[in-house]
Amino acid sequence: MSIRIGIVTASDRASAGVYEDLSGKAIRDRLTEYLISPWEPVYKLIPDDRETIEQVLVSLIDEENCCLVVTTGGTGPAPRDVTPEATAAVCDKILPGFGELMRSVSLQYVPTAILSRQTAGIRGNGLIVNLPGKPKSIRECLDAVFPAIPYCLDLIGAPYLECNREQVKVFRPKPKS
Ligand SMILES: Nc1ncnc2c1ncn2[C@@H]1O[C@H](COP(=O)(O)OP(=O)(O)OP(=O)(O)O)[C@@H](O)[C@H]1O
Ligand SMILES: Nc1nc2c(c(=O)[nH]1)N[C@H]1C(S)=C(S)[C@@H](COP(=O)(O)O)O[C@H]1N2
Repeated sequence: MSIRIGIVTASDRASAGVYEDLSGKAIRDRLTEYLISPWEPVYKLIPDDRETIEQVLVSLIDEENCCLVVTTGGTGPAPRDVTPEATAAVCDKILPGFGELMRSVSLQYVPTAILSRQTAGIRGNGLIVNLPGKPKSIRECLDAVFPAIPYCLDLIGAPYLECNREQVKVFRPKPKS
């Protein structure tokens, strides 16, 4: 099975062309550093609109066969920040540990880390992970949670991810059988 990973930037201004989407690019670059397995990004740049975000998340997992979808933006308290709600609405299970760990690690960098409501969850055979919108937050957050992602994908019947040990220390409690 080919490995497809969704990258979703939810930003009113980046999607309108006011600024370049550096955060989506940062996700792609960091995943490229982590992964040895061949993979293909499926990229979407959309406004902070809940219905649009939900449709894109569903389509990436159910139709585009993405085993992992990483979102950026729309996790804060502002009225247009609705990515966590859209994520929760399309997931069968929520994994609160992702948000808890990312907020805790992010406090080393910014006191406003607690403003992010970022979460993660499972839809079918896919995992959705929310990251904040700021480009610099991508590496700060992804490095914290990525070590648990390959095993999470193993547990939900998604493809096996081979990763570069120089870049990320992936933890799998049970070896591949
Ligand atoms: N995808 C992105 N690419 C580049 N810079 C970004 C991106 N998202 C956010 N930023 C930067 O981080 C700042 C704060 O991000 P935040 O997510 O709060 O934006 P926002 O004010 O909600 O607006 P928008 O939804 O239009 O991005 C932005 O002003 C911008 O400078
Ligand atoms: N690691 C990290 N987490 C972070 C930040 C950051 O710069 N680095 N920014 C915070 C800020 S200022 C906000 S408002 C929230 C929500 O950001 P979002 O609405 O762009 O998703 O994420 C927070 N989490």
